[in-house]
Amino acid sequence: MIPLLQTRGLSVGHRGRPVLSGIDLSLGPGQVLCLLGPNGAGKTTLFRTLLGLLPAVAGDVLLEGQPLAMMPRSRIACLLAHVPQSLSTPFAFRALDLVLMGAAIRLGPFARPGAAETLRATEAMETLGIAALAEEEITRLSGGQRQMVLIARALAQGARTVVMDEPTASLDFANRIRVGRAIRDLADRGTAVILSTHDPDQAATLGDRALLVGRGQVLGDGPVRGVMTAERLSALYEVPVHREALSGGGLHFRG
Ligand SMILES: Nc1ncnc2c1ncn2[C@@H]1O[C@H](COP(=O)(O)OP(=O)(O)OP(=O)(O)O)[C@@H](O)[C@H]1O
Repeated sequence: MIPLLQTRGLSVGHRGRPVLSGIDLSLGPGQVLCLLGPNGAGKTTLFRTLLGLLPAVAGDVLLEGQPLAMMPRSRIACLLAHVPQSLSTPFAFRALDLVLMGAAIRLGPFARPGAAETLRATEAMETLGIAALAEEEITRLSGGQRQMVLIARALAQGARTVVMDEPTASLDFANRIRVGRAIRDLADRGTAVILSTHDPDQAATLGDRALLVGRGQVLGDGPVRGVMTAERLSALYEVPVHREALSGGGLHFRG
């Protein structure tokens, strides 16, 4: 089966200078890959490269088997959705309008979204349990509500791969749980998700796989349990890290 997202010998960086090299990823339907690494390790740089916003310093990114570098943006948008860390817009769109932007991604530049797109947008909001927010202005929503709207936009976009940059960074406990559930829901529908997080417990809860990056290279890549060892996380963050097995089967990491 062709992976939804694949990188081969990828090196990412700025103005031709690599910050992170040796990235060989392969992500299939329904898999959640959590990217972990200290500040400045190159996580955002990697995401910007996967989104086609920065050229690779070396190597390739393939979306559904096709080289990203050869694709027009309109094609990339059909295959890959982005949930940014936060949304900063001065425009008081309705939440539904923002989700409609995802649903309308396949329309031509001057076409207006019609009944089919509105239905897709509404269904995405219902799926995530936020239909009641449809008429609200996004500038008035809380950070957690806005994050759910951005995930609904990704769902309505219908892309089979979603990239999420620290999707729960500024959220309270309840919203972290809601967003976590939404991410697992997306995966259960066959979407491949790659997300960055600074919380090893969250990576162990949400991820099928983990990618550890630091000091310019990949320090671990594979199933969460095998990769997220106390030794590797201690080396990654350069502080002693202890790993505990929880009774329900989960993992907890502490300093
Ligand atoms: N526009 C840029 N031009 C040049 N260098 C940059 C640029 N943006 C980031 N960098 C550098 O690239 C390196 C990686 O930065 P990046 O933002 O990808 O790290 P990160 O892992 O996302 O960090 P954090 O966890 O703090 O968000 C850093 O050394 C940073 O200073």
